[in-house]
Amino acid sequence: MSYDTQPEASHFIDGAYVEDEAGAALPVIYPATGATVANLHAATPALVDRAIAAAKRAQPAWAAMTGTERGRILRRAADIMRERNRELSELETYDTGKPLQETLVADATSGADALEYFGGIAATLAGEHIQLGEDFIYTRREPLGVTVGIGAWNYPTQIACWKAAPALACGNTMVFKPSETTPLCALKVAEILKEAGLPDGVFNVVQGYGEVGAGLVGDDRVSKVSLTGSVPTGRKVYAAAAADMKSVTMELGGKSPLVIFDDASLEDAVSAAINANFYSTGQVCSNGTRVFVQDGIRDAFIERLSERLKGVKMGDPMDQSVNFGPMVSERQREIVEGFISQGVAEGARLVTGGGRPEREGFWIEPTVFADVKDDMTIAREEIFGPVMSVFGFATEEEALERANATVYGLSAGVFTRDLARAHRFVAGLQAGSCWINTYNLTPVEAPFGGMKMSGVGRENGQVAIEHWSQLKTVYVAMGEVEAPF
Ligand SMILES: NC(=O)C1=CN([C@@H]2O[C@H](COP(=O)(O)OP(=O)(O)OC[C@H]3O[C@@H](n4cnc5c(N)ncnc54)[C@H](O)[C@@H]3O)[C@@H](O)[C@H]2O)C=CC1
Repeated sequence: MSYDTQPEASHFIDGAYVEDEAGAALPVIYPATGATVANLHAATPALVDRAIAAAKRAQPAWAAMTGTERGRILRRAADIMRERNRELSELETYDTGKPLQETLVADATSGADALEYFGGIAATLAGEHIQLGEDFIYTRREPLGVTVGIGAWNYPTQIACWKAAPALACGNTMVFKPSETTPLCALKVAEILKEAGLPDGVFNVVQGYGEVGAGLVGDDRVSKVSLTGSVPTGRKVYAAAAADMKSVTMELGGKSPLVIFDDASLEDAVSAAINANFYSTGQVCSNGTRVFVQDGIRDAFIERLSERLKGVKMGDPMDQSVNFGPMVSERQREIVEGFISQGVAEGARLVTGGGRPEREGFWIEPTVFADVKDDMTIAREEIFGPVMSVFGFATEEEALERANATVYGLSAGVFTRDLARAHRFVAGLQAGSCWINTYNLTPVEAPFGGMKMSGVGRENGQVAIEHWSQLKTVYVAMGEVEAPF
């Protein structure tokens, strides 16, 4: 271990680390070994109150700064984050178990991108002017106030930044609750923002389990909640937010299709299927876990995929040649193993994997099922692990109908050299993010979010500003006021 993974304290409130040992124990387990690398505490109701009060106090002055001033702080934070990428990536690896090979390029770097991007946009926030004869109307883009971010465990740094950057750019303050499974990295984001000049109270981190999240969502000082999590949690959070008419962004789960036509580049399609199922050990919401391969190339696809899977290297995630890590927790491994057993029991053909490698920690082999039928459990439910299901199909119409036959609508991909077909197919897909001849690329410039049960609202891209601000319309009369009597 190159440095201490135990943070100074569990929470970061009003610009400082805060501890309250009365909160429930929250141990941090390194998934690659099962060792405890830090011991934290969940926030008590008193601490939750303190964090929201700090955010409330800080918000007017933060909103009163110009966008250029706010943006400068966010962009400075992006620079610090990039300078410390290695340290932050190692911490992310301890938090999640993801191999350093991945965390070096996909976590703090993506967080820094969001801080830089929204830091730049902050200075451009503006309303519009509408002339109506002599009278006119102007709109003001105003912040929502105190906002809450709640994170999942797969991309702790990225999720914290994807929420905080646009929220803060718009003049909101935030209380962020990381997943209880991965509490470490958001504290570093808070530290870096402070170092970059963020006023105290603008970004706060409180730790805790679901009830701490529920406490934040239910607080009447909070005006917006952005959740990254599962659909069942999304239902609860959305309902609780609705009670007080709070705005929400819901980034939830998926069961996304990746459709590969006969004319696709086989090698590229196999690469994309690997990225869409085994990156981050399959713990990615937008993963293309239903891989539909047209009948003419299905055998060749499975053969080449099986060969390529020999390139999987498990081991110490800090070894940069390791390209496949453990599951985030023992519990998540058990959930995934349960799905694999069901796949076998329901008659899917296990092509490769399915077992537990002989090593300490929460490892599971990359797993491929073929001959999967649409009504099998593994074809319908989000697994959130390294399990790919391969389906056959004959025609474009059939593929589109089956691709859309899910309650989810987060993402989808299509591989074909026929670009007219690609665009036609994408137009018919019910998914928030679609890729043509690639998969799972999510640059900060691209709006990201789900259709159907996969979510509400969008993160990233310029459109995110609309989800972190509200419009005020001002009508200005230049003449006399007419009245009927
Ligand atoms: N669409 C997207 O952008 C992404 C979605 N996900 C989804 O996240 C899920 C995996 O993450 P998990 O952490 O297991 O999800 P989860 O739904 O169990 O937890 C998410 C967060 O919500 C909190 N929470 C739980 N109950 C709550 C309540 N009643 N009120 C407020 N907060 C509550 C948890 O403590 C955690 O911080 C998967 O379904 C995955 O698809 C993950 C990454 C990205």
